[in-house]
Amino acid sequence: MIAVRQLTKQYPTHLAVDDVSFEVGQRETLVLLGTSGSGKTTTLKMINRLIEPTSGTIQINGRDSRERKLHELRREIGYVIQETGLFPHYTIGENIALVPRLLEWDERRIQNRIRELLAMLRLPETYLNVYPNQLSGGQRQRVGLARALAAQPSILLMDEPLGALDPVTRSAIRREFKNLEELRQKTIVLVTHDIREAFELGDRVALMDGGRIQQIGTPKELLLQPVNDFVRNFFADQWLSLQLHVFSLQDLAPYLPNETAPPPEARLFPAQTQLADALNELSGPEAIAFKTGQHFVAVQSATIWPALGQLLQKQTV
Ligand SMILES: Nc1ncnc2c1ncn2[C@@H]1O[C@H](COP(=O)(O)OP(=O)(O)OP(=O)(O)O)[C@@H](O)[C@H]1O
Repeated sequence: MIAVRQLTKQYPTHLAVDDVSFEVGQRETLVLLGTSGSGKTTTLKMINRLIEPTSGTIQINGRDSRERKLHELRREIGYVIQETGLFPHYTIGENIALVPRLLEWDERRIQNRIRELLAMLRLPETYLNVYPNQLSGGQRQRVGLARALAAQPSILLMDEPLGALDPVTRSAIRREFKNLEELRQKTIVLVTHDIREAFELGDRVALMDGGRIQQIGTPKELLLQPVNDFVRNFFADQWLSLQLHVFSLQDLAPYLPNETAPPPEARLFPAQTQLADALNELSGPEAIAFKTGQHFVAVQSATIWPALGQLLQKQTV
C-alpha cells in the first residue's frame, strides 16, 4: 500500500511536482497519465526515492519511506522502465537473478524462481543463457518485468513499460500483463502518456498537468464526469473508442433482448467483461452472449452501437 501526501518537487528553475496526494491500495493499479513534462516520472521516482521530495510524505506499507534504509525500501519495490534497464553483459538468467542474489537467496530457490517467471511470461528456458541484445523488444520487456518481480516485491512501479514497442506488440503484451495473476496481487503505479493503456490497465487513473493532479478516479469517472475542461479535452479525440473500455457487457443488458438459452453460434462471455475485451476476442461478426440472473442476453457484434448509444444517453443526461 502506498500513501502519498502533499508531495512536491521544486527544482531551482522548475516546479516539477506540485502538492500531489493519492493512495494506492493492495491489488490496485493506479496509472499516472499526462502529457510530456507533467511530472509523472518525477512522482514515480520519489516513491522509491530515486528522487528525494522537496516536501510531503510517502508511506510504503504503513511506514514513512524516509525512515527506511534505501536498500530495504527498494527490496519491497520492483521497478520497470521503458528501455528495461537490463545489463547487456549479463545473460537473461543473470539479469533476472540479480535481486535474489543480492538478497543471498540459496541457488536452488533462485533457479526455481527464474524458471517460474520464464514460464509465467512465456519465455523459453533456452533464453536463460542468451544476452539481452539477442532478444526482440517485446521479449526484453518481459525479461524486464521478470527481473522486477523476481524477489516478490509487494509494490511495482512501471515507467512507460511498453513505450519502446510497436503498437501491435504493445497491445498484445498489455493484454498479457493484465491477465497475469501475480501482477494482480500487487500494488502498482504505472506511468504512461497512452490514454488507451491507462484505461485498459488502470483501476484508477490520475491525470496530471503542470505537476498537479487534475483529476483522479476510475476511467469511467474521468470519461463521463470530467471535473474541468482540461480533463474533458484530454479525452475528446478518443472519446468514442474509450467507451468500450469503461462499459461492460452487463451495462448493456437493459438495452438488449433476453433469451432463455444462448443463441447457438454466439460466443459466451462473463457478464463483467469489458466491451473492448469482448469485441477483441471475436474473429468476425459473431454474436456475443452473456448471462444475467436467470436470463441469457445476446447481441450481434455489429449492433452493439445502438445499445451503447442508449446507455450513454442514460449515463450523461
Ligand atoms: N533535474 C531536473 N532539473 C530541472 N527540471 C527538471 C529536472 N527533472 C525534471 N525536470 C522538469 O520537471 C518536469 C516534469 O518532468 P517529468 O520527467 O516528471 O515529466 P513526465 O510527465 O514524466 O514527462 P515524460 O512523459 O516526458 O517523461 C519537466 O518540465 C522537466 O523538464
